Amino acid sequence: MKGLNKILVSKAELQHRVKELGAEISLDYHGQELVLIGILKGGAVFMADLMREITLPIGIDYMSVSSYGNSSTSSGAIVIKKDIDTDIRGKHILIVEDMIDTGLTLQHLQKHLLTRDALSVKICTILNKPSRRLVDIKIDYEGIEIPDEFVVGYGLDYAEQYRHLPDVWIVDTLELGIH
Ligand SMILES: O=P(O)(O)OC[C@H]1O[C@H](OP(=O)(O)OP(=O)(O)O)[C@H](O)[C@@H]1O
Ligand code: HPA
Repeated sequence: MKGLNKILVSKAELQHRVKELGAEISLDYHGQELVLIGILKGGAVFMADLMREITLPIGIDYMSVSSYGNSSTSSGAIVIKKDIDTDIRGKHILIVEDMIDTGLTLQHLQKHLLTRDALSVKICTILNKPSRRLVDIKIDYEGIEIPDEFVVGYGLDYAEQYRHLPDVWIVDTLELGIH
């Protein structure tokens, strides 16, 4: 496909890491009430794979939040485009994301969910780009650390394309004319 010349993380590597994360989460939350919240749209692919590797009874739900605009947006400001239906009071929440980049989305979302009286709100991401971080957030379950490259596939898009690709590809930003 145009602009996609190199696989950064293969389907096999993703599957292997998702299995490991599922096992770790199943151990950590044994005997507790856990709800996974997948963040649309990108997180949907990882969410579907991860939930099937968790061997506990769990609840699932989805949220969609707007991008934060720019980094000077006042703290706590996220716009919820689609909210969860689940009452999360007294429950352990695990946010499931495809990518943590600046960290702003997750920082805002985590704070927001804590105001709804969840017992705990932890973060799980399949891809982490720490070199781009603007805020200090704790990632409780990290899949694979990647370098500062724009990537697509496994839920991640460029202009709403390529989310369906089973591998994670590096985008040749020059070839696609991205600045
Ligand atoms: O750490 P950050 O810099 O905040 O970036 C990470 C966010 O950006 C991506 O979502 P996006 O806003 O592109 O929405 P999408 O999943 O619908 O593509 C990704 O899925 C995270 O939610
Ligand atoms: O590398 C990326 N690809 C797609 N969407 C993203 N959102 C943050 N980083 C990325």
